[in-house]
Amino acid sequence: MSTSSPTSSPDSSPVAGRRTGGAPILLLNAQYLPTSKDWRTADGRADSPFHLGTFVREAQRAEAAGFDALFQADFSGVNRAALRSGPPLQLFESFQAAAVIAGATSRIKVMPTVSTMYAHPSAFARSLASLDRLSEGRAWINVVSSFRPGTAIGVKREVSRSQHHAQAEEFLKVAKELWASWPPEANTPDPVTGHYIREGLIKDVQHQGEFYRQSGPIDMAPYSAAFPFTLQATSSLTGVRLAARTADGVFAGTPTLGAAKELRRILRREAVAAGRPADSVALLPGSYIHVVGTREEAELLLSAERARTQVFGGQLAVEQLRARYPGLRLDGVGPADRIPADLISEDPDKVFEEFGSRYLPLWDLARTEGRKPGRTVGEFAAEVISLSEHARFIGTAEQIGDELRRWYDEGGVDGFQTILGNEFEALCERVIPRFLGKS
Ligand SMILES: Cc1cc2nc3c(=O)[nH]c(=O)nc-3n(C[C@H](O)[C@H](O)[C@H](O)COP(=O)(O)O)c2cc1C
Repeated sequence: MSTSSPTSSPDSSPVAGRRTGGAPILLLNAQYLPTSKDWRTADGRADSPFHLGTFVREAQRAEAAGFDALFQADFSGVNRAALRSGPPLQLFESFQAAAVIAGATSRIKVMPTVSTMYAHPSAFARSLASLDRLSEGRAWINVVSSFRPGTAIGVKREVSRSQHHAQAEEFLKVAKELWASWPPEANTPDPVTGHYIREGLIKDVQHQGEFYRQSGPIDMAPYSAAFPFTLQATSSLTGVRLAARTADGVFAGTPTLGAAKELRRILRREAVAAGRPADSVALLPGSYIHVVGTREEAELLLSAERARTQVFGGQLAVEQLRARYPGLRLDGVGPADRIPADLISEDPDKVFEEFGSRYLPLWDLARTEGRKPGRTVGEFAAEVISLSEHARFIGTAEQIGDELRRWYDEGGVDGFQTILGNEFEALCERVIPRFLGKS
């Protein structure tokens, strides 16, 4: 392999690269998880999730289907409750798995996850630079600030939740400066002078910040001039503002199209406020895909779900609604009552600012379902409780492909992060080609 790498250009941002002739961004990121195939079946068990070959094969499948990236979430500490019901979600350290997958594919981007709470920017920058070089410029990165406390992984001094965005911003600043400290031009061997590396082009990074101190350059040459496509997982206004300043994409949970449209509008507004083009940051909501064989099967599943929801729509649902969403105005209201007019603000900006994106689907349902004549609080509660964190698409491959397309065409999303769900094969071989208009 040569030491050289592509040089920087104004259009080298990964999002710009995805746009053709001014067309909108379209990004499709896939996640393959052990739970993507039902391990209770012999077929599912045969695909042992502990086997890297399973992931490699699915990455090749995703690449052939036209996915842009294969991403791998990562969590700090162990979720014991999840371990009691199925295979662990984490089987490989995500950078190592990404490197092996990169070696078995040729086009798809590989996207591991880094926690800005528990990683260090210089160690992170060298891992990412190494992955970028191993994959010849196919490293992308998913940035999280972690759900679980760091004590689970041995961190003594915890950064408070209120500071985690500030820490993430400084973390990315240092990592990006390190990335730029070793430009591709430095990797031009010159037999005349006898210098393999133009050491003088490698600049020291001097950083004294609130969370990190750095002196000196990155210790490994990145392959690409531009810092890799950066996805940030967030649900809050502070997080969206951070992404608008520092990221290329946002991974969020928006289970309804109305909620996705509002979050995308806010993200675009924040990008402009940060001095960037509105479409410089893509909204990629999580989506669970459940493919069934026929339209009748899909209708049966959906009506069984509706029936379950209606049975459930009593006091229990209202109590759960109160517990999960304490910001709703539900004082003195019972399941048979009409939905209060002041249940939630009618202004989605206010809702997002105060409560984050978790409440946007409630705002959406309150203004659509909640306005239907005779609707009760119990019915509304059951409907909200049955939503997942991420959008769920149930149907035949064609129905799902068309519905994903509708979300995209109506301006709710710039693409998807497909997560969990069964039938990865059907997703890759039938849903995505339909979505992309290839079948
Ligand atoms: C859609 C989504 C996906 C996330 N994925 C992860 C993950 O894989 N690992 C992790 O440790 N934290 C994950 N997080 C947690 C976030 O990184 C962050 O710590 C949390 O959302 C709180 O920040 P916020 O106020 O900006 O939402 C995720 C959050 C969201 C909203």
